[in-house]
Amino acid sequence: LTLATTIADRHFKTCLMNAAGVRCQSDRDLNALINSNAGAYVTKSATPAYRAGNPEPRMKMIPQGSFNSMGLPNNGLDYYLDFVLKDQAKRPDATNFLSIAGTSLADNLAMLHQIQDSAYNGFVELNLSCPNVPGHPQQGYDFDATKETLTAVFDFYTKPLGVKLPPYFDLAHFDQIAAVLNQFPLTFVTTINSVGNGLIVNYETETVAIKPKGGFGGLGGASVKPTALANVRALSQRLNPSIAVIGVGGIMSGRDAFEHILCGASMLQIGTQFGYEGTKIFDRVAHELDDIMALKGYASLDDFRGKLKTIN
Ligand SMILES: O=C(O)c1[nH]c(=O)[nH]c(=O)c1Cl
Repeated sequence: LTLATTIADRHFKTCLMNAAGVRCQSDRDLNALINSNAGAYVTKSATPAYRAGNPEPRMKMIPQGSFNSMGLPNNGLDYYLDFVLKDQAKRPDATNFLSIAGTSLADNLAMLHQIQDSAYNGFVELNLSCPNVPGHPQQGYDFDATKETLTAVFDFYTKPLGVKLPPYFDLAHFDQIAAVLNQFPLTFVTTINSVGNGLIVNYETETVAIKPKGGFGGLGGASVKPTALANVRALSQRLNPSIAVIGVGGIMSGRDAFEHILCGASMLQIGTQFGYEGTKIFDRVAHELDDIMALKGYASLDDFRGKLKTIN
């Protein structure tokens, strides 16, 4: 059975990869991903320059999953662009993802000009949904700003690009964001980012769990799977077929992977659980998904992608 998948004209040997931000900040992290059975990797969202991020403690693993207000700590675009260019030279047939998250339109455009003018020919994941930069709302919730950004980007950027979206919780918002995205030659959308600005309380000490933003942070893991599946399904139903949907949110097993594909996902990103398990998760989840497909009589992902049935 094959877990292979294709986005645009790029072929991936398996549909499992990491989610941006998890174990992908250093070249040591990224080389571990290269040496794993992940079908691709995505780098930690980059800003133009090195960024220390929010004060610690800024991340907690909780029973329901993960909770973070990292604040975009990263080594700067040059570091990640250098890494992917070196990797591309070594493995020209592999397609990977470079994530960027400028804190202004100017920063995003400057980074994209630098990437456009470089020899990089992989995918860019433009992060419109970081919930943890104090004073900066998640751009994906501002439909006009999103349209303005994509208009400026596609004025010059010609390489394959997708956007990382925040979770939406209203059918009208699915309609509105899809109406904006369908105006642009996007290669993919990645949905969902963490569920923003939750609050974890320490009952014993009567204190918040993390330091930044008075304790508010993004939720990931098992508790967000229903929201993730809804966003994968709703966007798959609304976006032009030329825009692939990459599903992320609550994937811990082959079953979760199967459900994301059934809702329309072409590629799957694993964040929280990858943080727990490390790269062996790509073997475990692939094995479990393969077993499920064998049980159900599916030979490839195309046999069941997007085929979730409603009750008539
Ligand atoms: O605080 C972060 O670095 C962060 N944390 C998230 O949960 N999603 C993001 O997109 C980012 Cl950029």
